[in-house]
Amino acid sequence: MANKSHIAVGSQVWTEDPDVAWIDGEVLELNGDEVNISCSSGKVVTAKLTSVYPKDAEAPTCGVDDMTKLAYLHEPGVLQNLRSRFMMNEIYTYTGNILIAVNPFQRLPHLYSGHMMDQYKGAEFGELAPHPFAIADAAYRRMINDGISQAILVSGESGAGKTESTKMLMRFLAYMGGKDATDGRSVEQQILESNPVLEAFGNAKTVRNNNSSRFGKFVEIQFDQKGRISGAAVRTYLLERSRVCQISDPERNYHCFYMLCAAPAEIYAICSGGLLTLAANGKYLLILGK
Ligand SMILES: Nc1ncnc2c1ncn2[C@@H]1O[C@H](COP(=O)(O)OP(=O)(O)OP(=O)(O)O)[C@@H](O)[C@H]1O
Repeated sequence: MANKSHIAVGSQVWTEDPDVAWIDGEVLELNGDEVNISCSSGKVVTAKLTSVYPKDAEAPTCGVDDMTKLAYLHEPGVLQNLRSRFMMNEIYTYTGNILIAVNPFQRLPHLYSGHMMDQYKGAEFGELAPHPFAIADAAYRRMINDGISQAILVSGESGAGKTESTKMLMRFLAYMGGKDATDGRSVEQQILESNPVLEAFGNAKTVRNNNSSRFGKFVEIQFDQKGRISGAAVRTYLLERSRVCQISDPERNYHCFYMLCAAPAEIYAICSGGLLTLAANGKYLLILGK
């Protein structure tokens, strides 16, 4: 927490700003509960002492890769650090063993290549730049070394990047626990291939996200004694059922309906000859047949 006693005339501080959330400046005057601040935008504002936070004037301009290294762990300090890193194309930052991801809204294939997976495999946590592969690797190694199941929780608001991050985690775990080439499709391949199917039936375009997951997902990946993937289970819950019959413009229904309409005539004929049913328990059941 910020210590308000650090605030004196001449101190570098953060204060709330209606346009940019937080703005930095220098304290000109302290009047009891109020502070006059000369902001970096050129404005002079008066703010309540309780809403002013000290700024670390010596913080590196490119930010720090772990927020626990920040001198002040308050909202403007955290946001400024994430912003500085984002400007340097660093979308991931640690807070201890938590990974914070800032959605880049652009493809960054170099971040998720096979070469990156090789690098993170077995690397000490914190040795390399913050990355979902590091989180997956740490969980995998703890499971192997301690023999205890591990869980990775991915959370954030709609459009934050949970689905994309989860796919990266699953890709890395499939890479770590994958078997050598075998006949047919391996379990890890099947896990990864289940994503497009689940997304077709449970994702839709919303005002916040063109591919918003309208259901929760619990993915369980089982490993054998040798650390190889032996099985997997995907449980879905809380599907937003009302979207099937009620959508407000410009949102859309579930992707599967549009895929069906866009499908070549012969596939459409097969599907509509069969049944596309919303089962009573809220799960979709796609039955193909005549
Ligand atoms: N790491 C990333 N790299 C590139 N693009 C990303 C990344 N993370 C998210 N995005 C972009 O942001 C969009 C929204 O991300 P995503 O679907 O993962 O959000 P979400 O948190 O799962 O949202 P919801 O809760 O609505 O399902 C993606 O479709 C993708 O275009």
